[in-house]
Order: sequence, then structure tokens, then C-alpha cells
Amino acid sequence: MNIQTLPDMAIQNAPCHGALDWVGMGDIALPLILCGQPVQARVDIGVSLDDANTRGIHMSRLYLALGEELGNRPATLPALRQLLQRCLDSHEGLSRSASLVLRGELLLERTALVSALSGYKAYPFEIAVRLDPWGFHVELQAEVGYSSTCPCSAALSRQATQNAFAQHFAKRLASFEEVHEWLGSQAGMPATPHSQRSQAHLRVRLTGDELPLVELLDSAEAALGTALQTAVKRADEQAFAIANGHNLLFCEDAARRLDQALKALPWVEAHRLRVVHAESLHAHDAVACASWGWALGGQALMSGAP
Ligand SMILES: Nc1nc2c(ncn2[C@@H]2O[C@H](COP(=O)(O)OP(=O)(O)OP(=O)(O)O)[C@@H](O)[C@H]2O)c(=O)[nH]1
Repeated sequence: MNIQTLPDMAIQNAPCHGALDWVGMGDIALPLILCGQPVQARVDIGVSLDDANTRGIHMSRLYLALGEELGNRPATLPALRQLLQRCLDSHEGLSRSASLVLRGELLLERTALVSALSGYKAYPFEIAVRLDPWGFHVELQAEVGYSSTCPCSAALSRQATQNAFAQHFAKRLASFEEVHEWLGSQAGMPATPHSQRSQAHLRVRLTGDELPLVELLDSAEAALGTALQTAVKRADEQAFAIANGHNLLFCEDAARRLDQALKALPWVEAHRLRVVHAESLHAHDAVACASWGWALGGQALMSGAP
């Protein structure tokens, strides 16, 4: 059997008619370059099937275009747009919109707070793009890990220290040396506030031709103040403890800070965010969400195959 005699089910009349929002492939493995580094990405790519009578799209055309346009190449916005245009061109008369979601992890080198050490942190990200009759739409999603120390727990711990101090010194006049020594003992810190490893999930709708993922991550970490560390010596750990002591955070505080930080970025058209504090006090999480301009910009881009 040669290519001429192979049956092509895709071009047949559909046994059951109707337009479809999205048809494509999910979770395609693809090596590519992002922000100058190699990334092992997973990609969902598809088109709308607006011709209600045609049975199927041509998946191989999308798959091959993806590999040819992005495989081991820089995933820039012009490259993503060109790929989606190619998907539409290869489905002329069938599809009016094409979209792609690209997921991976970006590794960034982060230096220690005090020592000259550094290490790598993995930042999960997602890039979602869509080309339709209304234009080219881009959303960028990223996750940032940080430490949050409970303000309530800190206040209660301070009160516990006061009570222990009052009990130990029982209203007598103690010398500086005596108090200094007591503060350095375990009795001088009878309670410790609870801290938690926390996550910020950021989704921004972009304007412009750039994919400023590193800038987004840096802005979020700067706003949060106590980003997770990589290489740590004792001097770094003490600096981190002090930074946490000066950066007490309810989940509401973290969400508000990020909301302000994202609004200040000139290339962010809209955002929505969710912070999750994995409480060590509770077996459940403390969660806060914020958004800005999101509803006005229409539907969120499709996050993966429906
Ligand atoms: N449309 C569609 N194709 C599917 C599906 N599952 C698997 N495929 C396969 O995807 C393969 C590639 O499809 P096409 O792009 O139409 O392949 P082709 O007809 O050789 O390529 P063209 O000549 O460019 O149309 C086919 O062998 C289909 O069977 C599905 O659910 N829908």
C-alpha cells in the first residue's frame, strides 16, 4: 500500500457534527531553550475545529511544526507566534485559533545571604499562547517558594519570653551580664514562632514581545523578602533567621505585596495570584488570592488540553 491508498479518516465527514473549541495533543516532550538555558519542556498544542462537518484535525502537522520551530531552539514570543501561524496555515478552512501551553522548570543560580556560596533553584513555569482572530495572547505562570513566619505566633512567642523573664528574675534588678547570659540560654527563648515553606503561584497576562520570566521571579522574590535559599552556612542561616524575624507574613500580607509588585511591572497587563502557606500549626494550608484586570481581558488562555 502506498501513500495514495492510505485511508485518511481526518478529512471524512464527521459522523457526529459540531465545532470544537480545542483539538490537539497533550504532554509532548520537547527540548528547547528558554532564557538562555536548555529546558526539558512538556507541550500541549492544538487548534480549534470550527468546521463542524470535518471529522478531525491533522495532528501530525502540529507535531512536526512544533519540533521544527521549537525543538532545541529559543522559545521566544516571535517563535511561538510563528509556530501558531503555521498551525493555522496548515488547517486553513478548519481552524480559526491555535494555542500552545509549554511547561517546564527554569533553574536559576542564587547566591547565599552572607557567604560567597551559591546553588540552583528550580522554578516551575508555564507559558500559554493563543493566536486567534482577535490577536496574539500571552500568559506566563510561575511558582516561587518562600519562607513565611506567622506574625501571631511571633507575638505569642515574645509574650512567652516576657513571662519567662518575669518569672526568672522575679522583679529584682539583674545585671547586664546576668540578663545577657539568660537571653543566650534556652530559657531565654521559651517559644519559637512557626515558619512555613510557602508557595506563590503567579499568572500574568503579558504585553510586548518579551518573555520576562526571570524578571517576574526576581520581582516576586524581592516583594516577598524571604525567598528559599540554596547553599547555606551558619552565617547564612542566621541572616535568614533575622530576615524572617523582620518579615513576619500572614498569607494576606504576602498576597498584597505580590499584588502591588505585579501591578508595578510595565509588561503586566493583568494578573491573578494565589499564595499557599503550608502551615506547621495546622494540618491545612492558609491561602490568599488576588487578581487585577483579569476579568476585563476575557477568558484565561487554555491551560492544557481540556
Ligand atoms: N484527528 C485525530 N488524529 C488522531 C487521533 N488519534 C490519533 N490520531 C492520528 O494522528 C495521525 C496523524 O494524522 P494526520 O496529521 O491527519 O496525518 P496524515 O493524514 O498522514 O498527514 P496529512 O497528510 O498532513 O494530513 C493519524 O494517523 C491519526 O490516526 C485523534 O483522536 N484525532
